[in-house]
Amino acid sequence: MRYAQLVVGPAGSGKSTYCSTMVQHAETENKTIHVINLDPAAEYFDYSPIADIRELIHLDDAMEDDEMRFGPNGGLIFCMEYLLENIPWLKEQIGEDDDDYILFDCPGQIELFTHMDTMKKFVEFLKTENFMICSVFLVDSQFMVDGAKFLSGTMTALSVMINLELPHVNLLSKIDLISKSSKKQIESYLEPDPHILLSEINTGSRWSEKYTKLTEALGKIIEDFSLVRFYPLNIKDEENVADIFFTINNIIQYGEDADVKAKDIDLHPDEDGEDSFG
Ligand SMILES: Nc1nc2c(ncn2[C@@H]2O[C@H](COP(=O)(O)OP(=O)(O)OP(=O)(O)O)[C@@H](O)[C@H]2O)c(=O)[nH]1
Repeated sequence: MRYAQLVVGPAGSGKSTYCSTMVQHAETENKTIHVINLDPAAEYFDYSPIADIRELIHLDDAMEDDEMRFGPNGGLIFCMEYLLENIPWLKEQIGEDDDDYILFDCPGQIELFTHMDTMKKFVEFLKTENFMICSVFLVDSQFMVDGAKFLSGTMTALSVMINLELPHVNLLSKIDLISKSSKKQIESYLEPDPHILLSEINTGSRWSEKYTKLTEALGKIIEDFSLVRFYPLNIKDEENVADIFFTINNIIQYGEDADVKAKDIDLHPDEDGEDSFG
């Protein structure tokens, strides 16, 4: 068996930073995890990938081709389809070692994950290669400090989850960058009471009044079926990173021979009165 995280999320949400944080953290636990860059437009990351899609195709190749003349979005989709057509290349890069653990740092174009089947086909490939996979969806917490934006981020997370059909973890990234009051606001949305969120969305504009029932219905579906849950990610808090690593490893059954105890990430204030954001 092999293990993988498919690291997805909008552009700039912190996917590459998450990958290098996880690699460094795993080292502290004497575990080795690898990263593969799947973003053909990536400019910078500070991990050493074991494979890089840019060696197969770069976004510029698709955009500068006289026949294709793709724009950035079409070009990116073309690159991902090109990867699927050349999957033996990736197969060779991945090798066949049992027990390997790989993070796939994906491009930030979210439609690849919400409603196109390109990445789903990629997931099918990984399954045939004996990978246990968890999708990890990152969303920048700075864009979640508002009821309407939080609901929108939640719906995107849900679309990714439904489209990929994988065990799934949502992370609120860059928690270290938001103020205490913003943290409190986000924490209130994480409470199991949809009315806190809905009351905020439903005040103000005429538009929100008109669509109150729709918003309420969306909020209730998510809440009633416990469909989407977010974990705060603070890369500066080693304990928080360890908790997330542990939780995902449990999901993909990595290290199941070890003494794996059920443990979850604390989303509520502990005895010391510290909040979950560290
Ligand atoms: N302070 C802080 N900065 C972060 C964090 N995560 C990412 N960043 C910064 O945010 C920017 C974007 O981060 P990336 O990791 O490149 O994001 P990405 O999702 O891989 O971006 P794309 O490749 O464009 O899709 C970089 O300048 C990072 O240094 C975080 O948790 N805390």
